[in-house]
Amino acid sequence: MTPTVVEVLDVTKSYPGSAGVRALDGVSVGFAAGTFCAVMGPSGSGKSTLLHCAAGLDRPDSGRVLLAGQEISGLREPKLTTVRRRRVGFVFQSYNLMDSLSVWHNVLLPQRLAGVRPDRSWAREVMRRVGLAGRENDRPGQLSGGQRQRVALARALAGRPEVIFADEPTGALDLSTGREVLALLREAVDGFGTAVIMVTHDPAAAAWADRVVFLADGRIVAELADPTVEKVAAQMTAVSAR
Ligand SMILES: Nc1ncnc2c1ncn2[C@@H]1O[C@H](COP(=O)(O)OP(=O)(O)OP(=O)(O)O)[C@@H](O)[C@H]1O
Repeated sequence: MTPTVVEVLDVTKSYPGSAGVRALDGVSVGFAAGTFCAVMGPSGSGKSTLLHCAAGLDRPDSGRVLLAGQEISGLREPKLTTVRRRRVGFVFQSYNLMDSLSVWHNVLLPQRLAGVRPDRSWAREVMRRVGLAGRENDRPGQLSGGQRQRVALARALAGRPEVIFADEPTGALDLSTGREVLALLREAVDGFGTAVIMVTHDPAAAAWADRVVFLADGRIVAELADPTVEKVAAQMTAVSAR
């Protein structure tokens, strides 16, 4: 059996002022190491909240989160930040790059912040794999959206994380550039053995995953193994009609 890299156990989360509405309402889900899982669901169903709780960016009100076997739900800052920086990579829709730093320094930044000596030869290899060799000295502002997302992916991979969390990574990209980024996420899984957990609205993006979990009203309501665009779209229609 494949080991689990992230285990979410009976997690509940509400936001202040939400009048008792739970963004997550007793969610339990495990994510297998070295696999690609997409998280889908209607707007407001809790996808980003799940991703943030699973990644240690946000704290559940109750329940537990285990990251690579370590319980992170009880950890306080700055310990939580250390675990995150050492074991997790992030890719966001808005890239979240530092414009004042070169591409190379952006890629190495999480390791520097984690107090780890950057593995430069691995970082160079990652830059090559994402198609950015030779762009090390550029500033993010000089790059296209697709190239910026490649930098974000290189930054995520440079620390050899067990898992990459991706929140709408293709949301700001055109179709073919988005496909290139999805292919790279797929390669991170198949080539490097990294797990990817990706929130998306797009059935075509979800179809790159090995598995799709569907949220509605803060609960997991369905899941699909070996998804196709058609199966994902049909399941999304069913979930949205609930
Ligand atoms: N910071 C916040 N403060 C208050 N309520 C929030 C906050 N973040 C999310 N919520 C609420 O929690 C619920 C779940 O939100 P979440 O962003 O996790 O859903 P989502 O499925 O990612 O939505 P979308 O697809 O629109 O991004 C929604 O009702 C949302 O309004």
